[in-house]
Amino acid sequence: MSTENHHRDDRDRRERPKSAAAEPAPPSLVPPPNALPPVRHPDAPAPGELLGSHYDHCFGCGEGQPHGLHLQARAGDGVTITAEFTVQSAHQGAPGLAHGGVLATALDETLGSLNWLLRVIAVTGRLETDFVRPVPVGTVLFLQAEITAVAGRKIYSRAQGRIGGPDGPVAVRAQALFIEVKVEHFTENGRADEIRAVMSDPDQIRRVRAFEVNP
Ligand SMILES: CCCCCCCCCC(=O)SCCNC(=O)CCNC(=O)[C@H](O)C(C)(C)COP(=O)(O)OP(=O)(O)OC[C@H]1O[C@@H](n2cnc3c(N)ncnc32)[C@H](O)[C@@H]1OP(=O)(O)O
Repeated sequence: MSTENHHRDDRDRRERPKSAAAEPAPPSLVPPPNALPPVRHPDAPAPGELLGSHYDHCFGCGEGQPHGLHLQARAGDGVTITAEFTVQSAHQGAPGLAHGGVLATALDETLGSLNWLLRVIAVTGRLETDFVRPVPVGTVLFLQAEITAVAGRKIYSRAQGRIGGPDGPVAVRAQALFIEVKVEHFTENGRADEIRAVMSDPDQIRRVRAFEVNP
């Protein structure tokens, strides 16, 4: 093999992404045949009730995050949530337009809030987002989300965000798979300072809601 070919092979090895066939197929967002409809917990907040922030420092809903989304979620009928979030200038990607990652965060937060209606602690395993329309700074994003099915620890959900009003055109959509976890997921993996601060909060409700634990 010539030196030139040898160098090209090296470069190819470095630059070529791993073959798609070598990666495992992405887990499906379609519920398996044995999935069940979600069951609203009897103590879930009543339809129309604001959920409030689960953790003051949460980027999605915390009051203590100056550049956070300050998303406000409200329980709906069944296992559904509505939420609103106003795109601020700190949320820009392109000039005057919302950053796609921020919009995905708003979807993630809304979808995550759904688990509170089941009183299950769960984390996002997979989030697939469609960006359908640009969302200018200053826009209120009206989000709606629902759990579609539950299979063991797997919770399947979907959400959409509309602009111009709750019945306006869809700007973003998502499908997600949340995985139920134990509280140790947070206590054993979170940074010790924050865990200690939460655990020593004298307010029991704030303590349990930081991890969304069924009180
Ligand atoms: C009012 C309340 C507001 C709350 C709002 C909060 C919103 C924000 C939510 C988040 O953003 S949470 C933060 C982002 N997520 C994470 O940091 C999760 C990081 N990932 C993990 O910790 C683990 O990968 C995870 C706990 C998700 C799974 O690990 P496990 O070891 O527990 O799962 P396991 O491997 O046993 O898999 C269990 C099942 O889930 C499936 N699974 C696991 N990870 C998956 C994945 N990533 N995608 C799809 N499916 C997945 C897996 O195939 C399997 O399916 P089967 O039961 O059918 O075999």
